[in-house]
Amino acid sequence: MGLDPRLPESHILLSPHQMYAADTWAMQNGTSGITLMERAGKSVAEVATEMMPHNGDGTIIVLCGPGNNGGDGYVAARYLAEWGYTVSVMPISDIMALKGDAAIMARPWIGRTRPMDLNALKSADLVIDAMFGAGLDRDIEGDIAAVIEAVNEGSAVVLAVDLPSGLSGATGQVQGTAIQADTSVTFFSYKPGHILTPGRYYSGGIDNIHVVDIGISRDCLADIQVNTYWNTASLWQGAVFHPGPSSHKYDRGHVLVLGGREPALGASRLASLAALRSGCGLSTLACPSESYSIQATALTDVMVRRYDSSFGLLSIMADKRINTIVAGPGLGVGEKTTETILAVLNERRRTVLDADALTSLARQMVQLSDYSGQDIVLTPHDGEFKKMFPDISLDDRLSAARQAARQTDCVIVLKGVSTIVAAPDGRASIASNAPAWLSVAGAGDVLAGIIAGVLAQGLPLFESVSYAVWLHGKSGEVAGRGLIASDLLPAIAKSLP
Ligand SMILES: NC(=O)C1=CN([C@@H]2O[C@H](COP(=O)(O)OP(=O)(O)OC[C@H]3O[C@@H](n4cnc5c(N)ncnc54)[C@H](OP(=O)(O)O)[C@@H]3O)[C@@H](O)[C@H]2O)[C@@H](O)CC1
Ligand SMILES: Nc1ncnc2c1ncn2[C@@H]1O[C@H](COP(=O)(O)OP(=O)(O)O)[C@@H](O)[C@H]1O
Ligand SMILES: [K+]
Repeated sequence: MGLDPRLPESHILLSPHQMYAADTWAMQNGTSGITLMERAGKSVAEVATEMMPHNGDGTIIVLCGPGNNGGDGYVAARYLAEWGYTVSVMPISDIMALKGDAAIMARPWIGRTRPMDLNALKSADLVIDAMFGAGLDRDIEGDIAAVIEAVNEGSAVVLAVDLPSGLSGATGQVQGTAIQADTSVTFFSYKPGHILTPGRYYSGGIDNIHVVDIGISRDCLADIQVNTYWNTASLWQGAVFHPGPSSHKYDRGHVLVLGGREPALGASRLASLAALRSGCGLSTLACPSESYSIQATALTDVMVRRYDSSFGLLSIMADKRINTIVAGPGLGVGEKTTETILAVLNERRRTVLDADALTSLARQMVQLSDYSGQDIVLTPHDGEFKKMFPDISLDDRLSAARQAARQTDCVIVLKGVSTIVAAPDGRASIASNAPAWLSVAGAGDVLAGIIAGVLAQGLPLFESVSYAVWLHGKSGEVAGRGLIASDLLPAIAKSLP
């Protein structure tokens, strides 16, 4: 079982560097490295026993690397041997070259140590991958790549220690090649690479990544600038608006969605309805006169207004209770859209810019940082991101989203399998709850509406946007396979925490 997302602070993700700081803190505060490694290795062995037949049958091979990840492997091997399993160690490097804690922990290993044998690896029942963890600092090549390929091709079940070897704990990217684990055991907290994709899949999937307590006190977090989070309830539950018995719809905000012309009239409707479902008090769709009667006929719960110029839009926005704007879904790409967006931004309301708004801004290179200090959320998918930020590589999506947030002074929602929310102050959340079938036409329009509906309720920006992304993923799960975007609307109500 993975980590329970309701546990306090379960949302904290530590990069490999931050994890070193946590280990160091523990060592400076009375827990030796050896003790940490003993606990780490023992917990790996405990998980391994759950992956083996309980009668002790079957063979286990522990692949041990040159650093402390290898040290964890030696400890695990020792416990498994003590508990009666048939276990051998296959070092990938010279044992005599082990240093520090790993060298100390390799010494008590009196079981079988065998030379590299790819066939044996392929036919073992369980392979414990203790080659590289946090210390991976370059691509894997040559003989070690061949070892990884043999494990991946073989029939053994694979348990990764800390991280599958070859996976970057910081980015979730494969460096050269990586172990495809069935289960992973990591220490103290998840790492971003466990939640980001493809790392999550290489680690065995979120339910198969165990986070174990090795005795590092949470007090260490006071000295670590944590800024990366798993997007789960413990991150944002304080930012969910729960209406009191005497609360009024105006306490929950009023969203205005800017609609456009054919052929994408449904996009703005989806956004305006999603906003309402997410708990805002009122939702209005403003659209050009030519589509007014269509939109007004199609919508019952949303108010429909007409506007044919920025001036017309501003007169609708004269109602100061309208506190959140969505621009983009179905708005059309071009100068007119840019002009409309600039008029809206000057009104200084919370604003979600999506789809056509992003493409229009990318064409005109508007400096969003000129609106610094305003609550603006940009929700690009990869294609829109590349158009807006051609100089930022998407190889490392977490860094890319952070860089874009800093550059624009906006919150960036980089959509995808693991949607990232990045704030200009450096905080970022990574979602893991969206099912693959959420990727349907119009799902992004619904997300823009959910974000606005949550933002209208006035709670803190970063947490609210993270919550909205979670709610979108959860609605996809609740709506189930075969969903179309409008199925998400009733599912939002069923997914509210
Ligand atoms: N006491 C503690 O702190 C605790 C730590 N713990 C455990 O320690 C792990 C971190 O240990 P670590 O720092 O020793 O790094 P690790 O992942 O073993 O690898 C480093 C070695 O790999 C090598 N290397 C790197 N990339 C390579 C490549 N592509 N191809 C080939 N070689 C490559 C690199 O070689 P070099 O660069 O020196 O040539 C170096 O020798 C952590 O994940 C957790 O499991 C737990 O026990 C809890 C207590
Ligand atoms: N493989 C996937 N697994 C889960 N969610 C996905 C996947 N691919 C895309 N999504 C989500 O689906 C939504 C698609 O949005 P978008 O690309 O804007 O579509 P549209 O413009 O048609 O509304 C986003 O929220 C994105 O995060
Ligand atoms: K490993």
